Amino acid sequence: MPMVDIRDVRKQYDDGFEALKGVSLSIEEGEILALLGPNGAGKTTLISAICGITRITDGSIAVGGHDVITDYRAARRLVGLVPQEINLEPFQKVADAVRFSRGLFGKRGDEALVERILRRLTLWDKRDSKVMELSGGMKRRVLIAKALAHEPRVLFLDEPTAGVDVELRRDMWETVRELQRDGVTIILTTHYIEEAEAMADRVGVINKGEILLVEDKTSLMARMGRKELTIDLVDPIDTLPEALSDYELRLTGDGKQIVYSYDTQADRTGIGRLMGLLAQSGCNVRDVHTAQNSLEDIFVGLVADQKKEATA
Ligand SMILES: Nc1ncnc2c1ncn2[C@@H]1O[C@H](COP(=O)(O)OP(=O)(O)OP(=O)(O)O)[C@@H](O)[C@H]1O
Repeated sequence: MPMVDIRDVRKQYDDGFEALKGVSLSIEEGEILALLGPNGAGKTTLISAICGITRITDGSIAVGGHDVITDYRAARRLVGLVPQEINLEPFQKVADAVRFSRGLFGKRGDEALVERILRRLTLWDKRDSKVMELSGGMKRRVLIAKALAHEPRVLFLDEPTAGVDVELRRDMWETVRELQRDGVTIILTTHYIEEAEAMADRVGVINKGEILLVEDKTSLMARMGRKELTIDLVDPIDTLPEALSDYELRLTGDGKQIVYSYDTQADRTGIGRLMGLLAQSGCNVRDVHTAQNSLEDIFVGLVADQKKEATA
């Protein structure tokens, strides 16, 4: 049974705007899924729907087998939500904030658990500090601590590192991975492709209320990943040698660079033969280098294709 099961979910806001247009997605226990999408894609709407905060117009969502509408309380207990915006009580002490969140779920106080959570998030030393005395990065960690207070099985992180500096972002990634090791299923939304690349087991791309793709990150990168081999020549050439006509090549850098884009999954890349043919054609090679296209290239390409289709 998937931990989160989303089927044909539609959400139309009161003003008639359709923010989710038939989204289906299954999330397995213990995985980290990153939902990528541009502004307004529907990420927050989808998370709110799973947490039962936004009521869906059509379709169904179950968490741990509990329907989020008909079995709301059971579903909600399994879910921890770390919101995009920092919504903390400035005068509250860190440990009290965590205790309070636990209480909201009707769970009995558990000081050992509060200590474990605060230590896990490196907030233990700050347990008696007021929230307002903390840095932005610490406040974000308090949000995570609060979301974990009732021991959820699924944690939603809505843009967990928006506006957080690079170093803190990396700390946050490590924290999230540790939570995964504890067995928590994690769904995060992000604008930062790098974040998805660094953390996710699977990547979902959402745009204009539709899921464009959900795939294992490694296989996605292997399937869609292409590599480019750039060959720097000693002397510039005007046109590509005839002998290379069966290769898809580009001549750039004022005739001093040949670029060969190839599929990393192909049985043969043809690089050895290409280099041989170049030498036979009298082109002296100064240097070669390769570059792998990134998840970012893949993502930008997908969203652009959808735009093209919409206007076609
Ligand atoms: N209460 C609402 N009433 C009407 N439209 C809304 C409402 N909330 C969100 N929307 C619209 O639904 C769309 C999806 O919004 P959502 O916040 O889910 O996007 P998002 O992917 O989380 O974006 P971002 O990355 O900017 O946070 C947007 O076009 C937004 O304007």
